[in-house]
Amino acid sequence: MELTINPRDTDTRPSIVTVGMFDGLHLGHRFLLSTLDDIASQRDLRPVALTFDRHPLDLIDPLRAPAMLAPLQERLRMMASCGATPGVIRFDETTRLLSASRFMQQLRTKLHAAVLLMGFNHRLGHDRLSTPDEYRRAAYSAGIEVMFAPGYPHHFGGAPISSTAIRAALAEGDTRLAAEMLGRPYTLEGTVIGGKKIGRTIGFPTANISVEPALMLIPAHGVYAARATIASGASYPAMVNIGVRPTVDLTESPTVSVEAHLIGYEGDLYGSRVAIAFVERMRSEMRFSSIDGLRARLQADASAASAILAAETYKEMP
Ligand SMILES: Cc1cc2nc3c(=O)[nH]c(=O)nc-3n(C[C@H](O)[C@H](O)[C@H](O)COP(=O)(O)O)c2cc1C
Ligand SMILES: Nc1ncnc2c1ncn2[C@@H]1O[C@H](COP(=O)(O)OP(=O)(O)OP(=O)(O)O)[C@@H](O)[C@H]1O
Repeated sequence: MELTINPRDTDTRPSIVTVGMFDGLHLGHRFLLSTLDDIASQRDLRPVALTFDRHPLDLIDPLRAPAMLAPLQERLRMMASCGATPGVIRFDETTRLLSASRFMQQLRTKLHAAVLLMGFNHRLGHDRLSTPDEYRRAAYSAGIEVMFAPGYPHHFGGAPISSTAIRAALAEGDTRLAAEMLGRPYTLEGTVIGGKKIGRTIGFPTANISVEPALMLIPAHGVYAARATIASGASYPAMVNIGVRPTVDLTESPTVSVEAHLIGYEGDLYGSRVAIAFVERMRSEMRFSSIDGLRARLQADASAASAILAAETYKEMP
């Protein structure tokens, strides 16, 4: 199993390790990492959190692999900000075929692991163990201890927070619910690319964003109030359209675009990076019978977005 950890991290203590995809690093994941940090302090262990370089389904059944909530580098940054030493396991055939016990042995050899901390619903290993006792036995044979963390106590819609639930909320355009579970607004980043340049002629220039990495989840089509942060670090209220722009794009299979009008910004953004933090879905995308109709609607959207964003206490998370 190939495992990479920051070589500049020189902590040589035995470690307590937790493993998972940690996509989006939602509040449930943060709760698990705070448990990891607490036990590490109590027992003088090095807290290590391991993620995978790709979603396991991307190898096992690519058509069922989900779109992602955060790029790998961002996941690692957030894991570190929660106090853990982050690391990456390459999810390949070798990793996929490891039994729980062999996996734990690898953690012991590679990270000097004394404890494996398992999340409340975590499964690990090709042998698909399910009960705590089965994991305890596997850990015993690997020469480490296994501990079980509680779930995050706050549920949404009766179910625990999960990356799956957040993906479902975003697929419905419910960016408010997604933000509650993430503890911050869902954010997409990308480079501004050229568009048809119609926007500026109707008073609403838009930054067309090429989302990177491409495997990121694009929320439901529609018009959103959002906050846009540009490369200088300045942040603007914005309205964002996700969709196929039926009024102006009459091609047979139009591509989906993500385009933002930054309210109050004047300047050129071509080629630069923009991050869009989604706050609220305001309406569906519509076909207007004229460009004048579209312009009038965009004016109303700008007022609605400004009002929503003025009432918003914008949350940032490390
Ligand atoms: C907030 C916002 C809402 C939009 N709503 C719609 C819409 O409902 N229907 C539509 O066809 N296009 C919509 N658009 C896309 C516009 O048609 C597009 O921004 C405009 O034609 C400029 O395109 P350009 O960037 O290629 O110049 C919207 C754009 C923005 C920024
Ligand atoms: N709500 C939660 N409370 C506490 N721990 C959680 C919660 N959700 C996930 N975890 C733990 O975080 C670790 C990483 O889990 P994983 O990345 O599979 O999260 P997930 O949100 O359940 O993802 P998915 O929805 O894709 O199954 C696991 O140990 C898991 O048990």
